Amino acid sequence: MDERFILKVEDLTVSFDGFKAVDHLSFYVEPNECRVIIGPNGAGKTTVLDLICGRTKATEGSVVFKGKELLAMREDQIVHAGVGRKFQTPSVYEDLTVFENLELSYPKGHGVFGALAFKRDETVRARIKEIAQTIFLDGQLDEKAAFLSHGQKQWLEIGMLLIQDPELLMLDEPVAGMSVAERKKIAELLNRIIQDRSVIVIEHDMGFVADIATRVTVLHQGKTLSEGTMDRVQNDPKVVEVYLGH
Ligand SMILES: Nc1ncnc2c1ncn2[C@@H]1O[C@H](COP(=O)(O)OP(=O)(O)OP(=O)(O)O)[C@@H](O)[C@H]1O
Repeated sequence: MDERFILKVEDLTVSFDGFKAVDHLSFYVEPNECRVIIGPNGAGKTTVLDLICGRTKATEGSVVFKGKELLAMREDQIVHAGVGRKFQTPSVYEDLTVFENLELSYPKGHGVFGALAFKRDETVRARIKEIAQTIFLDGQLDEKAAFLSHGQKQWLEIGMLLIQDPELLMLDEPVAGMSVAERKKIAELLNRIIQDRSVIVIEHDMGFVADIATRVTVLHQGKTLSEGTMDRVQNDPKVVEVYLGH
């Protein structure tokens, strides 16, 4: 296994009735990297995440995560392998508290009884508190999710993924509909969580991209138009022409 990359996407292609939404796309993500995918509407960004997490089946190519071919795996096996995915709309349980939402997402153990179960409860509680702190909700553990702001619900959903400790976390437009203050906190959160994992984010807000990106991949018609640091892609004439210039 090539240790330099946690994720290797090669020649990834999906064709919907002959239309290639993703067209022989290759990119490589390093450990502790925050890769941001930008590009015009319809460029194929969401489809790339759908392919990596197994929701959409690829027509061709390969997606290797920590040496394992994901394209041969089912969605649940991909989650189990350590890939977490957050969709655009938050899907927290409104009637449950922040604590209960996090508890439900804690990975299930097998065959734990008596004293062992008690020990597990303690471990789970400690982990929930730790995650709640990371997502700025340690003061709201007993609050029903229904009473959280839209931004706080998004943080909670990220927490529900983090508690499973994925080595790759994928987020689709995580700051859509958030206040400026909430955006800043998400940037802080992402910069903190890449200490232990890699993240792929789809984003339109260029100010936010600048705050979080290790590298940026610009997609256009299912292919890479440009790739590199934020500075490099921002000054790439091809990117200005098809995307940033609008
Ligand atoms: N299941 C599908 N069947 C047919 N066409 C699809 C399917 N999924 C996506 N597409 C098409 O593939 C193209 C890429 O869509 P995708 O949602 O990945 O783009 P995007 O870059 O995420 O755009 P946006 O910024 O608008 O979310 C679009 O033309 C879309 O209509």
